[in-house]
Amino acid sequence: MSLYYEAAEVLTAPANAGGSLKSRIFKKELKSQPAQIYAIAIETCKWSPILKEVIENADILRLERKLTPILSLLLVHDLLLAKKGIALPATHGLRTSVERHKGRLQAELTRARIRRKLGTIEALKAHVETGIEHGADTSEAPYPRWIRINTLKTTLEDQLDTTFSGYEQVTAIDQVRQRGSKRLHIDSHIPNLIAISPNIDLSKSEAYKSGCIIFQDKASCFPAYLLDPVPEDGDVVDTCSAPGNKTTHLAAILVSHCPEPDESTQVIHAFEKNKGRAETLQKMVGLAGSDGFTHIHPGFDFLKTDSAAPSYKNVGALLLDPSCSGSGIVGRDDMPELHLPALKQHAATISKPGKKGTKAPEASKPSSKRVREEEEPSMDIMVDDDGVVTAVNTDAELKTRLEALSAFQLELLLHAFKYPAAKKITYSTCSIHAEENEVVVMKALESDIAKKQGWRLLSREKQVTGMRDWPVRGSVEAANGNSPLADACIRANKGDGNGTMGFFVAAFVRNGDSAPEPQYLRDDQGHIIRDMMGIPVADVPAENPEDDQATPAVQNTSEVVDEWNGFGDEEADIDLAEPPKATERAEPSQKKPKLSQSNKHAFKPGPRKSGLVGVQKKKSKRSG
Ligand SMILES: C[S@@+](CC[C@H](N)C(=O)[O-])C[C@H]1O[C@@H](n2cnc3c(N)ncnc32)[C@H](O)[C@@H]1O
Repeated sequence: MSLYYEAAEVLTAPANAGGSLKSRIFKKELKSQPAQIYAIAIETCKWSPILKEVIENADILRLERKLTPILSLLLVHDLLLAKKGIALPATHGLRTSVERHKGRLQAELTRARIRRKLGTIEALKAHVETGIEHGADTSEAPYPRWIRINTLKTTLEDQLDTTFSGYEQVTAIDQVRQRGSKRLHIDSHIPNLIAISPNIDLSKSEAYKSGCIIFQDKASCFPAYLLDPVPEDGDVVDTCSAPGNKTTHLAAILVSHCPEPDESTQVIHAFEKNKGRAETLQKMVGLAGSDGFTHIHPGFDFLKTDSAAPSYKNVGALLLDPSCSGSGIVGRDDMPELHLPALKQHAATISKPGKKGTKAPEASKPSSKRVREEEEPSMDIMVDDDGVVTAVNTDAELKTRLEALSAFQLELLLHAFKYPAAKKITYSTCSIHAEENEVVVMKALESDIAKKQGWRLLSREKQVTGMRDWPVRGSVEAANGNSPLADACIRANKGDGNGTMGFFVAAFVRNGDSAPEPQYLRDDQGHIIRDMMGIPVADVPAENPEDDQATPAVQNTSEVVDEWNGFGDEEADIDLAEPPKATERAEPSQKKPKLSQSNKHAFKPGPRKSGLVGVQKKKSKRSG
């Protein structure tokens, strides 16, 4: 594999693979010199806003169909800016595909310089070095670095006393979002999560290397926290696990809920279809200290799992975080910003996903053709969270891509519904598109299997404290005006001041058995039938009142109800048919969910014993 292919692979690796550009290159097995790859990757990123303009205006992506956007950037960079030109034999196909446009490309580079009112190429180089071409890099409030304290190995208290001892603790997230500061903020929604100032690199710290701290965006912590696996849930499935941030978070929460971790038989089944990514998962799980009770299924497609198999008969909770468009991912400071070119006719509106759109360079005098093109709907290049790059040049293409993703996500969710002992499932994406979020949730609720097995959405008031208090909710518009449904959905928006990536999560619940759960009478369209007062009519056979399962099916321990607090409760049943009237909504839960032990510890760290000792015991017993 050539230098350029390897550099392209590193630059388009999934953002959630984590780590800086350097660490990604140096921990990878590469044929080319890592330093050489780093140099070309970093320089190309630096120049990418200008090279994008040059490549788009020279229109070489249309002329050279085999050239991908990322390869074109790397090659054009070397052709125009590297002392020795393109590092490939003169007859190499990649080299010739770019070199034959040299004159045009050079002319476009000159135009780009003149548009910036810069007299020489040296002045242009100095301009690029300032970084002002990268909008996000110069922002006054860059993204904080979110760090999850891995309670399988340490406690928040210990980390505050050691790794973060020199940090100034601040109460508002905005206060850490300042370059050059050394501040720390303890998150108020997710237990054991902190944010520190950007630019602080902890990747060489002992705490990171030993798995005591894990770099994980706040929003990415929502699913495991919302799922909140308790001992009564039995085994847990992480359906799409690599690289494993949510798997290890699940493990930490699961252990924190165990009164006697060393006696627990609960396991986590972690599925990962991609064998290469499963290796990363394996490493993460080992480093986090949860390998003793995490059963990894490498290269295993969750869709092919037999939910009725005896090994899954105790699975009570599933976390589903499938591949998605990745449109919520934020370009992190530790990975340089990259502006990918696209086909010329769409150039004016293309921006990198996860970034604010870069302003298109002003064209000299737009022709009427150009004006028409600029009026076309916004275009994008999608780099999904598996690193798959898809050029989306029209609204129709975007729609098709989202439909395909949405269908795949729904299929996985409906498969998760099949697990016979499952009582709760979280569904999440790092996408901003309703098609992958609220739309999937609504389709899942409308499915036959959901109706048959009584799956419904966990309403906001039943959610674990931090998620109930989190203010950013689903889109009412995307939920067809159904406010309670939208309110049950949780979103995080990049760039809204909360310092998170774009994210979506919703939780499904049902009673603890797979028998069809009578709920409300429905009409032919599946809409809930209401009485004259607007109250849903319970689907209860009058002659067999003892069979009435519409009454909340209280679990055998109050703990479960307190923690999850929503089984069989009609208030947790989100009506898809129409937004409930105000009187229906004005019946909040009588019982507020209690903070779990671990949650209490999170905000007020408890004795060291609760985090460390129990887990070590548990691990040694299970791996024994
Ligand atoms: C969004 S990523 C998961 C991120 C992970 N939950 C985390 O927090 O670290 C989606 C992962 O699902 C895997 N995947 C996609 N389809 C799958 C399937 N049918 N079965 C199992 N894994 C799948 C992909 O290879 C990818 O690694």
